[in-house]
Amino acid sequence: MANWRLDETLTVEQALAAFAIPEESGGRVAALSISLSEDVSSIPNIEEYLLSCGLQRDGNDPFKADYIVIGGGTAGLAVASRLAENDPNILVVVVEAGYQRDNDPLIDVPGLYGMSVGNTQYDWAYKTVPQPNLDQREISSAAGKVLGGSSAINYMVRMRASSPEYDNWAKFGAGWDWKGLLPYFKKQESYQAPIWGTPQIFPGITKEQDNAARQQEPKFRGHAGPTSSTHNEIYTEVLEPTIKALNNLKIPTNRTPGYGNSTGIFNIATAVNRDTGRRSYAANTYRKLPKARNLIVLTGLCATKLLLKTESGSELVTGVQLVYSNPETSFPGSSELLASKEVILSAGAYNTPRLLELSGIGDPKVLKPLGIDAVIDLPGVGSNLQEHPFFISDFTVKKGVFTFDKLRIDSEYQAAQMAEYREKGTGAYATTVSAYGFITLDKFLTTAEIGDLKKKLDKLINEASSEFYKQQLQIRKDYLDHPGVGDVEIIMVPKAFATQPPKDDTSYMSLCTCIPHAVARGTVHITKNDALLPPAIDPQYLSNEVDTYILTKAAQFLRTISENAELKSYIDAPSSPPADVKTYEQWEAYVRAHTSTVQHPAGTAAMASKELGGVVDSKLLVYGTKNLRVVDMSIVPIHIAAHTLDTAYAIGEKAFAIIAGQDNA
Ligand SMILES: Cc1cc2nc3c(=O)[nH]c(=O)nc-3n(C[C@H](O)[C@H](O)[C@H](O)COP(=O)(O)OP(=O)(O)OC[C@H]3O[C@@H](n4cnc5c(N)ncnc54)[C@H](O)[C@@H]3O)c2cc1C
Repeated sequence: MANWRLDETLTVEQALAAFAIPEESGGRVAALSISLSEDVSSIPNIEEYLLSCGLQRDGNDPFKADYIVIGGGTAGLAVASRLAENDPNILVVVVEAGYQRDNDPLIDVPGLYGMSVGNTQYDWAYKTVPQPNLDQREISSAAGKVLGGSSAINYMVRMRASSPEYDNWAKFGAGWDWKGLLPYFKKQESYQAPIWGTPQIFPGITKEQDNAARQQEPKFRGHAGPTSSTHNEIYTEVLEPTIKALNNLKIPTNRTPGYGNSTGIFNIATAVNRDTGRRSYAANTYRKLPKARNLIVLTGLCATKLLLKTESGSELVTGVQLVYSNPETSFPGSSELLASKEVILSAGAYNTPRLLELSGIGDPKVLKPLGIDAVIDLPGVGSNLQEHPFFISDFTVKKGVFTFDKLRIDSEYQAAQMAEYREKGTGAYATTVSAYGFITLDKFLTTAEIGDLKKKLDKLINEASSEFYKQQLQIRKDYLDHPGVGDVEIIMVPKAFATQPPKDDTSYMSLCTCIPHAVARGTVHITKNDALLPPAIDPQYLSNEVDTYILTKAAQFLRTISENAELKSYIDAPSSPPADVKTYEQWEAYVRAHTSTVQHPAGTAAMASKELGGVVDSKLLVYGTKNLRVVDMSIVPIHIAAHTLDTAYAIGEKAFAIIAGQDNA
C-alpha cells in the first residue's frame, strides 16, 4: 500500500532540508525542559542519564516521583500534564521510549504526513503475524515511538464518534457515556469552525444549517484547549463533485459531526495550528501546559517491567524498571524509578498489554509457557484487539483536473508550494485530507442483504466464546438499525494512493473505505520474556463472513460513487482495482489481497467487569492492583466509528479528572 503522503516526490533527506524549521521563539512557559538529544555518548550509564534529565535522589537511593506515566504519547501527555498543572507540589515523571523531535519537518509539516510511518526513528513499525484471510500478508501496524506518540505520526484528522457509541461504553464502565466524555472532548481543543462562503463549507449545507451549527457550537466544541482543531484551507477540484455524488447517493453532508452524530459526509477537522501551519500534537501542546517545573519527561527510555509488592491481598505498584531504548548506544544495565502515588500505563494498545504481561499481569496460559508467573491472573490482557480494516481504490482523473498529484507532476507548482509554506505556513503543505464520512449499510445493501447479515450475527451471538463478546456482538447488531451510527467509512484522498508506482503525467483520486465495527477480535501477546522483542499482533482481519461481506460490498460501492453523474466527468478510469474486477468473487479476492489498516488498534486492556474479562474498572484501575491505571486506547471496550485521536485525548483528560476527584460523570 502507498504511504499516506500528499507528496511522494521527496526523500527524507530532501524533506528535512526543504522544510528545516527554525526554533520557535517565545511561546508559553515551558515545563522543566530537558535536553533530549539522542547524542548520549558522553554519558556513562543510565543513572547519570536520569540525573542529567533533572531527576534527583539521596545518595544511592532509587529515583522517585509521585506519579509515573509510562508512555509520553497522546493520552499519556494529556494526563501527565494535567496532573502536573493541577498541583505544583507533586512530581510527575513521564517515561517515553522515543525521542523528543521538536521542529522536525517529518512531524511538523502537515503535507508530509505519513513520511515518518515505518521509520523506526518515529514508529515502532510493527507487523502483524501473517493474516490467513489476507493472503498470509503481514500487515504494517504503526504506533508512534516519539514524544507525542501516535499524535506525532498520525494523519492529523480529528473527530468524535456518534453519541450512542460512547453510550455503549457505559454498559461496561459507569460514566463513560457521551455525556460523561463531552466535557473532555471540549477541554482538549481550540476549535475553529469552517468559514461560510469558502470551500470549507461543503456542498449540501444551507446558510440556515450553518447558522444553527454556530449557535449550538458552545455546547459541543471547545475553544480554549491546548490542541488546535481547524480546517484545511485548500481543496482540490475533485472535492466538490465527490460530495455532490455522495449527496446524490442519499449520503447527506453533515455540518456538525462533533455534535453526537458522525454519519454523512463532512469536512473533517485537522490537528493543524493555522497560525504556524504546523501539526498540533501532544508534545507541542499538552507538554507545555504546566507552569511549575514539576513535569519531567524522560525520553529514549523503555519501561521494561512494573515493580509489584503484595500488600493486604492486592498488588501495590511501587515503580518501574527502565532501560535505555536505543539498542545501538545502549547504556549498560537498568535503573528503577519509584512512584509514591500511582503508575499510569499509557503505552498504547500494542505496548500496554506487552508491559502488563512482562510484569506478570495477564493470562497464565500465555505467561506460564514463557516462564513468567502470573502475579495477577487477568485473561483479558492482550485479548479483545479491535482494528479498522481499510481498503483503497484509485481512479485516474481527466487531464487537467487538479489533484495533489500536481506536486508530483509539476515541479514548479511543488517549488511554489514549498516556498509558500516556508514563508507563511499555508498552501498544499499545510493541508491534510478533508472529505470523510460514515454511512449506514442501507446506502449500498438491500434490506434482504442486511437481514442476512443480522442472521449471521445472530449465529455468532449464539456461538460467542464469552459473555463479553456476546454483548459486543449484540451492540454491533443493534447498530445495523441505528441511523445515527456509521457501519462503513468513506474517505476521498485527492491523489494516487493505491496505484504504485503512479504513471508520470497522470493525476488520480482515491476513494477508500473501512469497517469501523468489525466483528473480528484479535490478540496481542508477548512471545518471550524479553522486554525488547515486539509482541505478536494478530487482528484476525476478515476472519468471518460479516466483516468480509461488508468490506467487499463497501469496496464495490466506491466504484458506484465514481460512476455517479456528478463525478463521472472528472474520472478517466478505475486504476486499482482495474475495470475488469467486476464480480463479487473478483472483488473479494482483490479486497483480501489489498486490505490494510487505518491504524486504530483498541481494546487490549478493556474497561469491563472482571467477570466479563475486563482488565480495568471504570476508574481505569487494573484489577488486583491498588494504584496501577491504564490510560490509552487499550481501555476501549468496543470500537467506534471514528478516527481515534480525539478519543485518546479525551481518555487522558477524563483519567486526570478521575484521579484528581474532579470527574462529575
Ligand atoms: C500512522 C497512524 C495514523 C493515524 N491517523 C490518525 C488520524 O489521522 N486521526 C485520528 O484521529 N487518529 C489517527 N490515528 C490513531 C491515533 O493517533 C491513536 O489512536 C492515538 O494517538 C493513540 O493514543 P494512545 O495514547 O493510545 O497511544 P500513543 O499515542 O501511541 O502513545 C503511546 C506511547 O507510549 C510509548 N511507549 C510504548 N511502550 C513504551 C515503553 N515500554 N516504555 C516507554 N514508552 C513506551 C510510545 O512510544 C508512545 O509514545 C493514527 C495512528 C497511526 C499510528
